Amino acid sequence: MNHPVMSDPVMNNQMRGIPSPGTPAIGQPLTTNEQACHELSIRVRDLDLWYGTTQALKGLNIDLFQNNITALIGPSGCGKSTFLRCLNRMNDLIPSVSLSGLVEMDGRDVNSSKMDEIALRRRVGMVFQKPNPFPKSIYENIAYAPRMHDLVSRKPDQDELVERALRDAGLWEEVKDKLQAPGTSLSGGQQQRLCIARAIAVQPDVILMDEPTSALDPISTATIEDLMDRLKEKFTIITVTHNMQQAARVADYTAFFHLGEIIEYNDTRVMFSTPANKKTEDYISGRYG
Ligand SMILES: Nc1ncnc2c1ncn2[C@@H]1O[C@H](COP(=O)(O)OP(=O)(O)OP(=O)(O)O)[C@@H](O)[C@H]1O
Repeated sequence: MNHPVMSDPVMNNQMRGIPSPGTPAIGQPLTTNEQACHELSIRVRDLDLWYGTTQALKGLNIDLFQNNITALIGPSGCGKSTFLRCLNRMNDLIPSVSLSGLVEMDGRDVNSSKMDEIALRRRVGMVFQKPNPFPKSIYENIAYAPRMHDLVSRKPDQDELVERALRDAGLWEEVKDKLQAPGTSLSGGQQQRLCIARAIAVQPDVILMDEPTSALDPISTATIEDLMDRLKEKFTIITVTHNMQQAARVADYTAFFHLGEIIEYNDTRVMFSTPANKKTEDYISGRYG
């Protein structure tokens, strides 16, 4: 069951090309502005996860940085979605799951019994592959969760929050005259932006995206990619994608998963131009997966 991990995970990471916080990721000195963008958000150490007796994640060590987009890539079944769900404890909902190791957000162990799961999921929002608006109005899709979390109560505050979230998600101009229409009446791309607006309305720190554009046409995909690029100014984004061009376009960092392990993690430009591992090279060049 045990996966061998080196005694010093950071050293282990460096050997795999995994950048450490505050250190230049690609062998070039970072500017002051770049360093400001490389604050640690999530720290994962020696993470193992099992579904029953089947191990799905093996000795994962990774640092995820604030206000960056990190793409998780790798062949089907390699553990990307499982890993994503470790970051907001969505795996708790699956009875067969057991795990060991550390997932730390802003220095706090997310699996600690002291961690309030509801509060954690407010701080770590999630957007799924298939847009899944609530069967409610566009307005209520946004306002519902902030009300539940007591972030707003007065109607004018709700109105302001709804407008801000829809503006941030690039949807306001398209829906401002029909806020009471059902969320499900929007196009697929608009529904996905509504789901993003819903996620950001509770002011999370991190947004997890599980193949957010795989159900969308190329124009809606480009709109979401542009949106991700703007959203990273406010949020840390971790996204799963099977689309190598998308990872290359949007992600600051990319982690390549294979059979439950992180094989390589690096600055996206470096990984796509000079992958350190043959498996990474084969995968990103489309030779398998
Ligand atoms: N609820 C579950 N119960 C049992 N095994 C599961 C469950 N969910 C995932 N697995 C298994 O865990 C492994 C990792 O699955 P996961 O969905 O995380 O991979 P993935 O890389 O996201 O795949 P894909 O790219 O196809 O979405 C696979 O072998 C999968 O069959």
